[in-house]
Amino acid sequence: MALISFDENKKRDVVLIGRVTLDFNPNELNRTLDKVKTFSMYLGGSPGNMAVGINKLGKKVGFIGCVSDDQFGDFVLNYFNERGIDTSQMTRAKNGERMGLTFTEIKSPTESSILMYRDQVADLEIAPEDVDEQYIADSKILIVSGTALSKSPSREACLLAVQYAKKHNTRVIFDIDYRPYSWRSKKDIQIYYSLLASMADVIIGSRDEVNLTEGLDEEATEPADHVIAEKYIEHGAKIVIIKHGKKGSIAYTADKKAYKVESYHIKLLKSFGGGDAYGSAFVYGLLAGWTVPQALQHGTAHAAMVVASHSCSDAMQTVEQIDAFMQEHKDEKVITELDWEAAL
Ligand SMILES: Nc1ncnc2c1ncn2[C@@H]1O[C@H](COP(=O)(O)OP(=O)(O)OP(=O)(O)O)[C@@H](O)[C@H]1O
Ligand SMILES: O=C(O)C[C@@H](O)[C@H](O)C(=O)CO
Repeated sequence: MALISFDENKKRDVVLIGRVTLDFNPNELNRTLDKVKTFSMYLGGSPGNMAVGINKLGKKVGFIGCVSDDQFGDFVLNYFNERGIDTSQMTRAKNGERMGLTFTEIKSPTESSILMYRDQVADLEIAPEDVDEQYIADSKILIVSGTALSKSPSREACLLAVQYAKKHNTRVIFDIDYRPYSWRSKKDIQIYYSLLASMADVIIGSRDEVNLTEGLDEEATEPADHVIAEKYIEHGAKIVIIKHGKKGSIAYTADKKAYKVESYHIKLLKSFGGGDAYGSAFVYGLLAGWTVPQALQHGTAHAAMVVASHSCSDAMQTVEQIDAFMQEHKDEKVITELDWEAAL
């Protein structure tokens, strides 16, 4: 019996709500941003990347978002439309709001950072009026990306989308996704992240993002991963995934199983983008009715392929490409079932 079932009569697989922005990744690698001369432009934004990833894996995807009313907004809408990602729920900024820009810095394969320009950003202009109840009802999964909770009216749009999802048996996946830039305070983060976590069927986040959800500051003693997972499962979550960077991730399920997933060995190019690929392929596995370990392994393989690539969105893979990678790396045993209280 699958932990999470889907209404196969729904016409869309996934709808995401949140930001779609632009990435400018340096062409001159392994140096600080001030030493870079040229960039390659890609579609970006964690939810935007996930939409591309899930679509590339053959799923029907829609996006609720707001883009700038300029050529950058055109680029995003064209990119989605060319790939069959539904843009009927996308709006254009009305008061000159700009596309979010992310200048990534690849100082070394293991040291990356992202510089985000998010003043008057269009993606936070999504409003409750832009959220169509039937559109959510027609989707098997709603993916909410945490940064969309950082400001109104985007915050209220997300909360309304979740209300509609709960009303219409649409599963809610909360991708915690923390980007400091747009938040007023850590208290606000705790309030809205913990609220979303209490309503989600699946929660995916890095350990740092989970700590923010719990309101833990740097000095606080961190509760063990399983303690956090138990709390979210008590509130109704079926799967809780806590990511630990290149160490991999650990997943807990409502039927009291825990899985450790180690990273695949690859030639790392950049240390960001893995989470979006991981989430995309994991969601694909859930929709395919796979077991949680199978879906986790698929996500981990996809993540490895994307962190080995220059782009995030453009580097998303097909099912066949991920299968070929897993075949190539079949000697690497990445997944282990753990005792519930074991740590990564
Ligand atoms: N150096 C690496 N080698 C192989 N796989 C990696 C490496 N770093 C990360 N990954 C894979 O990517 C997954 C997600 O990475 P991470 O924990 O950094 O998530 P994240 O912070 O959400 O990523 P993102 O940069 O997309 O926000 C990891 O669980 C792992 O499977
Ligand atoms: O999430 C962001 O807004 C930044 C992304 O565009 C970038 O591709 C990245 O860091 C993916 O995790």
